Amino acid sequence: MAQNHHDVIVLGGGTAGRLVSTELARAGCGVALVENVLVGGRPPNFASIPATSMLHSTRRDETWELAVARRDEVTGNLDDAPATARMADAGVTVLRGLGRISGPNALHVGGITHAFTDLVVCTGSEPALPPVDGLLDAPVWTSDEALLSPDLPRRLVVLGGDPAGCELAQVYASYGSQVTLIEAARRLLGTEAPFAGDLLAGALRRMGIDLRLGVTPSQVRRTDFGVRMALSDGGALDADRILVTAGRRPRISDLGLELLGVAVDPAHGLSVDATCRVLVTEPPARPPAGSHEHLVPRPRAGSMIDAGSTAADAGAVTGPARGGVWAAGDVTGTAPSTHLARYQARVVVSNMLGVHREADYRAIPRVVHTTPTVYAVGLSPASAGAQGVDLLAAGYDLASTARAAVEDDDGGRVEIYADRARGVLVGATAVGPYAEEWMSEIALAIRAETPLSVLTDVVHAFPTYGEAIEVPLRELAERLLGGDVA
Ligand SMILES: Cc1cc2nc3c(=O)[nH]c(=O)nc-3n(C[C@H](O)[C@H](O)[C@H](O)COP(=O)(O)OP(=O)(O)OC[C@H]3O[C@@H](n4cnc5c(N)ncnc54)[C@H](O)[C@@H]3O)c2cc1C
Ligand SMILES: NC(=O)c1ccc[n+]([C@@H]2O[C@H](COP(=O)([O-])OP(=O)(O)OC[C@H]3O[C@@H](n4cnc5c(N)ncnc54)[C@H](O)[C@@H]3O)[C@@H](O)[C@H]2O)c1
Repeated sequence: MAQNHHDVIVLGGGTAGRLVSTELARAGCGVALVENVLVGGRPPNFASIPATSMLHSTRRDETWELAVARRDEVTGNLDDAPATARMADAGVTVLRGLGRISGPNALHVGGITHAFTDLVVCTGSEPALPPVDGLLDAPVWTSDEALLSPDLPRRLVVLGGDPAGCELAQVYASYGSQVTLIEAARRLLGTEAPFAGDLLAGALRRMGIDLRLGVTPSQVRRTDFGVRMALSDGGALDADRILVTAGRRPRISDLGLELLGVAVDPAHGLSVDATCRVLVTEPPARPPAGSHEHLVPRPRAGSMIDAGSTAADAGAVTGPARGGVWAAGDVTGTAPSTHLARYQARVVVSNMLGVHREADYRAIPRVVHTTPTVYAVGLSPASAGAQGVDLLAAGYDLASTARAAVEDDDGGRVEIYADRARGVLVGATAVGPYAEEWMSEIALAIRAETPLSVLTDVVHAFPTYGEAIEVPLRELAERLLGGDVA
């Protein structure tokens, strides 16, 4: 047995990497996890958890100091010792350092070469800074710094009006920063249904955020008092700091993936098949001689590692897939989110343990945790158009629900989309309180292709926002099924 040989090396210890390593180690595989920053990765430290903590604090009217203290408490002050200890308890060997593939079955980390039979790439994504003259020399934050800062800038320019920009603009404006948000598209959340971006824009404007839509920065210059930004519409802005939330790209450069025959295109991420196995452009070299004694163990039939998988989405036990390259999470460039990273991680684990499972991306939620919350799932009107799907849409204003009257909240709307040709739901968008909770029913309906006749027969508790979907569902059913509606 080669020294430092592992059945599986997982490169990147964030959301996806942690789940893959733990589950495979629990199933009896020899697993090494390579992480160069913090075990746990982005969500608990620099993304969803601190962001939603700060947003939650704004809703409770907490002071900035209390919000920062609460944020730092929920992130554990960036101490990953507890997470690392849990990995060790599960039997995972944690290797600290920047990992780089050094041969067909070899990875170099911390001055030592480790051999593997399978490699799982879970390296996440990194901020993409737009090519603006002078931006790199300016006082710039990415979302990382914005979610670590103990200080409140007086004047903040947020560059990019999608989830990260909208959430962080709301956080900083709530605590008194003078925020200007610049977005190249003519709407916020430009890939979602237009009403979502419009309702959110209204809410952000009402709290004093200066929205500049359809505008890009043309030049940035440091000044004695901070930074001056020239805009494509001829205007100019002065600020203390620029927060760049203009997109992220899969982290696949400089990993040595070419040595495995894998095409590296940072704009698109790693191409994976439905089992989350990375596609290779040329046959990868064979595993080193002798490595077959380290095969990933075959699970007992029915001993599925994923409590959430079902007979419908998990196939027969086919024997372990071995000697492969796999990927999960942002690195695949598919709908980046924590829940998608976890889902792909489970798909990888199933297939590596010999239980065939294919990922289904039809009903992956997309949420912006602002007030109001924006929830979208499945196809948006724009993505349906791009795919040539003829959508039938029906909507309802939340103001017409009894719950809105009770909560004294008159904003918000839900729209539900059916595929006219197939007569099933394929997407939905909702803006309003707790939409990320009560819209899960629609995610299930899309994923399961639940017949509209069943959906219109579901009873919702009164008074809830969830009732809002009843009218549009009935409208879609009437238009698609005629009189045959519950
Ligand atoms: C501001 C912000 C807010 C967000 N909020 C939400 C939200 O509310 N809900 C949601 O679902 N998603 C949210 N996301 C997205 C979410 O954070 C990501 O989709 C998720 O973290 C992806 O998980 P991952 O495992 O692919 O990557 P990560 O969690 O980023 O983990 C990748 C890990 O790999 C490590 N790594 C990379 N290269 C190497 C290497 N060569 N060697 C060793 N280690 C390496 C990194 O250090 C990192 O720890 C947010 C993102 C941002 C930026
Ligand atoms: N709640 C969540 O789930 C959540 C929150 C934050 C981030 N994220 C994820 O993190 C990733 C990054 O989010 P993001 O919002 O930074 O990126 P994004 O790619 O979703 O959006 C970037 C935005 O910046 C704009 N932009 C780009 N260049 C510009 C320029 N030069 N001038 C003006 N506008 C410009 C784009 O038009 C776009 O609207 C995404 O995958 C997102 O889904 C998720």
